[in-house]
Amino acid sequence: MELKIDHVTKKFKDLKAVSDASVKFIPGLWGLLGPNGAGKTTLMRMMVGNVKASRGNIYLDERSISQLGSDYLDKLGYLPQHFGYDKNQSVNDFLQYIAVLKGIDKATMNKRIGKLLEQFNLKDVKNKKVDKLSGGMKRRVGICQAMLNDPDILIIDEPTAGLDIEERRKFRKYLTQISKEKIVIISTHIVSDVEFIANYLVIMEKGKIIEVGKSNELIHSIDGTVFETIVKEEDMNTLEEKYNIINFRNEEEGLVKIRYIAEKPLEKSERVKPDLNDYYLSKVKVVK
Ligand SMILES: Nc1ncnc2c1ncn2[C@@H]1O[C@H](COP(=O)(O)OP(=O)(O)OP(=O)(O)O)[C@@H](O)[C@H]1O
Repeated sequence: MELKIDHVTKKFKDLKAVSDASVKFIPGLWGLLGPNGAGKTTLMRMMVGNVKASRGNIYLDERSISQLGSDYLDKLGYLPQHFGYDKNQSVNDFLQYIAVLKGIDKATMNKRIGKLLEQFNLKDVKNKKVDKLSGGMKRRVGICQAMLNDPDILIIDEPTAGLDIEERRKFRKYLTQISKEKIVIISTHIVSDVEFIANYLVIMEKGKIIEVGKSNELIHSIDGTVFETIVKEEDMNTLEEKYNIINFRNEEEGLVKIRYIAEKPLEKSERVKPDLNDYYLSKVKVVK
């Protein structure tokens, strides 16, 4: 299975929200990373057919998704940043309602809902109103609705917005479980959401895709350029002009430990193993 984004552009009046984007998505977990406004949501909305590209095309196994129409939608699950539900709907009623919209027959629907409630640990709250659930539970209900048709392609926008650290951990666990043999694409601007779980990364900035590849290979590509050292606090401004400083920690009086990216290190620096945060900040322009 291959979902190909082929030179896709989306213009809103004079603004190019997505500009000439090309990626070939294959099964695995993909992290779509980029700062706010980079064009992630717009790209995803084109991939789920909610927004029409101004230029370019999207293909599933060489067939255009607009030609495939409902055959494509049958294979697709989508969790937008905010999903709509009726305030009075219980978890079970909501999932049944979505299943009907997706054209799933009753017997299959009941089986799937039962399985998903079990998998996402929502059995005990199935009769509770969605509106009354915690943020984390709501996101899990959101993922269940996207999974009802057992999709081959799952697209999730900002899955962990507003969730606490334990809910984020659970979410990563669920995503890893379901990403086998599926194309799962998660958009986020929070590096730690995808740091460990993503097999592949797409990095966007100002509407453009600036990097695509296997996460470990991309991170590896900056080996030998990340360093840590201790500097004087008073030198920080000058250093920031010259170096891409990724992290800071106060040490004893007047000193700061920094983690930075450079071709040639400062004196007395220790070379460290790069992580996704280093990689991301080495590619996306840092606002100082
Ligand atoms: N319907 C629209 N009409 C006009 N401009 C839009 C529309 N949708 C998005 N944009 C603009 O396109 C750009 C990209 O927005 P988009 O929401 O795709 O980015 P994003 O990377 O998903 O950001 P965020 O993480 O903040 O959601 C932004 O400048 C946004 O204001």
